[in-house]
Amino acid sequence: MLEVKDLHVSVEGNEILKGLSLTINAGEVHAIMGPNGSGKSTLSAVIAGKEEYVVTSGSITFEGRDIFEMDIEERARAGLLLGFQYPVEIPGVKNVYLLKAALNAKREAQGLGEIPAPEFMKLIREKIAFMKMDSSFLQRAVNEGFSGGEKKRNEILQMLVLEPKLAMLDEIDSGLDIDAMRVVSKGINSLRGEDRGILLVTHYQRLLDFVVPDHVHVLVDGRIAKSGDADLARELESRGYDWILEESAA
Ligand SMILES: Nc1ncnc2c1ncn2[C@@H]1O[C@H](COP(=O)(O)OP(=O)(O)OP(=O)(O)O)[C@@H](O)[C@H]1O
Repeated sequence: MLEVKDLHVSVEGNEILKGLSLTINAGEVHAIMGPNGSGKSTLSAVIAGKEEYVVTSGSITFEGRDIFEMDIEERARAGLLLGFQYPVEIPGVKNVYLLKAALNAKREAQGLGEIPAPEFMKLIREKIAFMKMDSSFLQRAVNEGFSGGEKKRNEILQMLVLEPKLAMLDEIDSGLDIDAMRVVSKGINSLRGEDRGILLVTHYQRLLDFVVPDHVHVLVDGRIAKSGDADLARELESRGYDWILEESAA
């Protein structure tokens, strides 16, 4: 589904990703962990198409298509969706309208017509209940005045409505209370499926107790220094990153 090969990326003249390769197949959940500043968010931002990053070499293909030939909207329409690390506020735009507009844009790309209003409301009510959110969220401006945990639930709500092929979630677990962590994890698990890939950027093992990844990668200084399964995340929790830094320096 997604193939990243020997990717080099710079921001403002500094090289941040230094030869990163990663393959995500449909049906897999990948977790990216690693020390602060190692390039985790840069990777998901480059895949999603954020513009401040300069790709100096390497390639990324999504379902066989070169994504560097697709702008940010085309990537979203193709099914690549990045939740925001700090979900943005859009004053004056109601959540419900944004969700509907985004869903209709996706349907249009699939050659489908606009979703009929009653069908949309039924869908949204079902997803809101699943995420244990209050329906008043729909009438509020996007993320305006939402608590940190509410923004994260909203991010998952968007994913549940839009059903991307590749869902990328950056630090979805930061700032969640225990109950919200369970609800958000339940939402992510419900996205799992044989047609969908999920990329989770996280600092903590805790999320991965609820959403057990198929693959865990440790990003160090712009490269994947080690990959493993869910046990690797548990090992990192107890041992930290020093041993990996030492291994990759050797
Ligand atoms: N827009 C930008 N302008 C300047 N430097 C940037 C920009 N984006 C990222 N960087 C730099 O790139 C490096 C990698 O950042 P990135 O956010 O990808 O790391 P991270 O692994 O996600 O870190 P964290 O764990 O702290 O979230 C950092 O040194 C950061 O300062």
